[in-house]
Amino acid sequence: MSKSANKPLKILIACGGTGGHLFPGIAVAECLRARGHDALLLISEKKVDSEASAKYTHLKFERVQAVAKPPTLSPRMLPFLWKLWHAANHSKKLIRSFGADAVLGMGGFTSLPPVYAGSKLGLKTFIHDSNARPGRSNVLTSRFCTQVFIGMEPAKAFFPDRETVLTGTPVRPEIHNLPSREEAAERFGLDPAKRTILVTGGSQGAQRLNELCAEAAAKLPEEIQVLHIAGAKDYPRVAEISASRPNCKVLGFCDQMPSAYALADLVVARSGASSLTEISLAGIPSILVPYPFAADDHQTRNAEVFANAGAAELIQQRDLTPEKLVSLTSSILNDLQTRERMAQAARALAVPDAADRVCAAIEATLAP
Ligand SMILES: CC(=O)N[C@H]1[C@@H](OP(=O)(O)OP(=O)(O)OC[C@H]2O[C@@H](n3ccc(=O)[nH]c3=O)[C@H](O)[C@@H]2O)O[C@H](CO)[C@@H](O)[C@@H]1O
Repeated sequence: MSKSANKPLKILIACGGTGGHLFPGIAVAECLRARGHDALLLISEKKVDSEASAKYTHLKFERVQAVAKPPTLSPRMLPFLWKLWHAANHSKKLIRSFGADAVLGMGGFTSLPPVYAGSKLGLKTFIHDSNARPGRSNVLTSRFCTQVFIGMEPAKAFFPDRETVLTGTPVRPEIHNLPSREEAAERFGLDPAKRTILVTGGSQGAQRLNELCAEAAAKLPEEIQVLHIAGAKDYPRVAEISASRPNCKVLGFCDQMPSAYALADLVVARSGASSLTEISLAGIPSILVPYPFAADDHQTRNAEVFANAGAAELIQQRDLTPEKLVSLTSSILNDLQTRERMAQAARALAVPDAADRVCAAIEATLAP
């Protein structure tokens, strides 16, 4: 990462609520530091945020209330608006006490109050959206923004009257430096010589995908092993289903994602944008099963980008059975040419310098 020639900046980054917002925020904060700037990360009080941020002790975090929008006609709308107003006031105080030069929101309704507060205080404001179909909160927040950063090209169409910059989605530095396959296998107590399927449902796990994968794992041949990240909530249930299978390692929340990618020959995953970005950087073939209830079906739109490029097989959850999963995983794992073709297509979608692009765009906008 290059050191910036600009004066040191202080950037407030709102990135709470889910790993898909938090980790890109952390990646930008690391990159800002490397370029000589300072960052304060606003995360939510949710367990997933505390767990995921725990090891980044060198970064500055501040907790704010998570804000999630209820349906428009819901009686919970009034408390939601009250929370927004309260959060905007809290954000103004944090912006002033940190002395922020600009505010960056990484998505979700938790980003709206800080970005709004920043714009009210006359600061430059930015949002980043990593999905092919942006979140409604980001489309709303973009009204208070100087510039919109997007992770995937199709998102541009949703911000017709905003200045957009295609930056890709920032990824934590450790994902750029995967350990060796042997080291990774040792970390999980698995065999480096065996072909490995990594199952991940995103930062909060995926119940139905967990069930389908655990049942499929029991039908796979012995020479294939499974590293199954079940999510903290579903861990006990999945661990019990898979207990009798020696080739299956089940984890709750995994804080060793670089090792998980280093060992994987194939990933079976939901299609959250950060997971996809990491899979593309690591260059791994994937089977993508979009979360069927994701807002505006954005996970299908994300998965389509990968499937259309030949990097992934896209299969909807309603069409998936454990038997289909066994046949699909086996056909990819047993065909080296297909695996290499998919891996190469995945790599071609990666934007390795996404965090630098975000930082450079912020510096350029704030330059005197
Ligand atoms: C259900 C849902 O609506 N999820 C959305 C949520 O992402 P969500 O947090 O579900 O998932 P993503 O796939 O985007 O990101 C997961 C992140 O968590 C990390 N990780 C995951 C599991 C684990 O055990 N350890 C760990 O570190 C991954 O490495 C990755 O960095 O926000 C994303 C960004 O707007 C969207 O694209 C997703 O669709």
